[in-house]
Amino acid sequence: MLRKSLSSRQLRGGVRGLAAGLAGSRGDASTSTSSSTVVGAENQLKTMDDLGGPSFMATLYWLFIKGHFKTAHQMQIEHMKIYGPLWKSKYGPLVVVNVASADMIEQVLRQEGRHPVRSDMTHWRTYRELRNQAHGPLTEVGAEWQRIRSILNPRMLKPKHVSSYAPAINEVVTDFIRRVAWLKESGGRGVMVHDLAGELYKFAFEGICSVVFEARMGCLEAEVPEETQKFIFSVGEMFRLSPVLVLFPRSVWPYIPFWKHFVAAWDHLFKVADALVHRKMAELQSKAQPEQEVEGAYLTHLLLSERMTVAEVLGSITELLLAGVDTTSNTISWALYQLAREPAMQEQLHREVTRVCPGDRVPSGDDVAQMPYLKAVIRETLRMYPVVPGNARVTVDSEIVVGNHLFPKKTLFHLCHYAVSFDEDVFPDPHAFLPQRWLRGPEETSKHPFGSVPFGFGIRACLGRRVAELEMYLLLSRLIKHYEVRPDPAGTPVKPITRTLLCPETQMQLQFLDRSA
Ligand code: HEM
Repeated sequence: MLRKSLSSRQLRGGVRGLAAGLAGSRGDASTSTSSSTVVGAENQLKTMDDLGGPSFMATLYWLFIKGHFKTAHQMQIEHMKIYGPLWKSKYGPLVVVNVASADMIEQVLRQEGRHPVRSDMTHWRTYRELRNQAHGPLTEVGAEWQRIRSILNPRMLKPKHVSSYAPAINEVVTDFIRRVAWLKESGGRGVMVHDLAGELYKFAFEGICSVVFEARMGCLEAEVPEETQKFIFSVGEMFRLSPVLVLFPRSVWPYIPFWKHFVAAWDHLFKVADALVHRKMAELQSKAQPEQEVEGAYLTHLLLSERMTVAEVLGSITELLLAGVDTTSNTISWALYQLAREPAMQEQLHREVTRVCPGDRVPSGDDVAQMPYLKAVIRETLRMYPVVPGNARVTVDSEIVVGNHLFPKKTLFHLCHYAVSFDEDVFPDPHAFLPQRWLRGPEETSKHPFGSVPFGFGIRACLGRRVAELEMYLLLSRLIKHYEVRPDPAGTPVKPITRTLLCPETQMQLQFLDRSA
């Protein structure tokens, strides 16, 4: 189909994509294009109808007969082999355009408008409408989303604020190290920690609560409070049911049991967050002084600044807890799992940590900034195990050009980050865990900036990135300083599965050997 009028931004994106698509290689952001090339390129633009891809029945076959429901990340790679880097899939009423090339992911992300939308999140939003709850940064859209982010961003993303959370996180790390010792002694014959991912989940929950609420939740004590256990269960249920619900049209949700379980899970998540917000409000009221400075934990700041209503604070805090636990804990689990299999890397990391923090010194935010190998280990973990293996984007504002296709407004894209992370043209030897890929130096190879974007890109990128990194750096550096980590000699390899996020399929158990012993 021939398009007559495209904006210059679309044409730039489109021509770059065309050049990259036709040459089968990386585009160059600085490529300038003459108008005759533009007209030539414009003539070649295809539409969504021209895209190949599986039908709804074929998708169901792939998901439920071939078993890719749990390995949707792997399905990205399989489909890419069949259809190339751009194809469309049908999920019930949804048509999704899959994008599995670093160039084309860049094109989609660079053409996003002022208010990017990940997906319409109908199932999450419907719950909020049902219960009259406010939206948070994950579910809000448009100018309202921008307003919320402008309030939430500074204390989550500005380095000086984020570093100030290090002491609180370090307290949680100290408790986790103590818990590892207790777990080994109480049920691990002196060495083994069973269900490491579950334990790290408790760490991450405790960690994010200590940052956001300046409160401890007791997750790392011998008896985890019942409410917290139920919260953990509800998060799991909500993520398990989300991809099932989207297979059904919204009109049938009230009649299916999945929806009732989904609502019950959200009810519990909001209940826990509500209790935390009200506890903090009571605390603030008891010591409130007029004209006092806005200081304290994240929630204190949000409540005292009065830029959001209490309902809005609740909506945002719930979504922060939700987004900030599995993501961080799964990443640390995979990092430890890989390091346990790579003693030389573990030793290199141990040397770095003891050099920067000799003796009993506990690392600060500034110290971890001096540990490039630590950062490289986490970075490589996020490449091999992108906890968000596929990320959605809807084009709201305008039509966009990707590759040699023109897509209408409201096209739902699925950015296949997992497939691109294993593209050997982007990352040579992609199945090898190689932290050195991310170290600066003479051997550094150039990498496509959109080959691995684990925290997303642009103004809608992860809100908790800096806090998550700080948590992961502090925990990993201190664990490796304290323990030598080894695989379970009787264990089998643990594979990733997709439960909205990339998670370990089976329980992970590792040996933790005390270095001082
Ligand atoms: C290893 C840890 C984490 C990873 C890999 C991760 C990754 C991501 C990704 C890929 C997105 C989507 C970005 C996009 O669409 O461009 C996202 C969004 C988000 N993340 Fe994270 N995240 C992590 C930890 C956290 C933490 C600790 C928090 C909370 C403190 C958090 C809060 C959020 C929120 C609220 C959003 C939605 C932002 C919006 O739509 O405006 N994340 N994250």
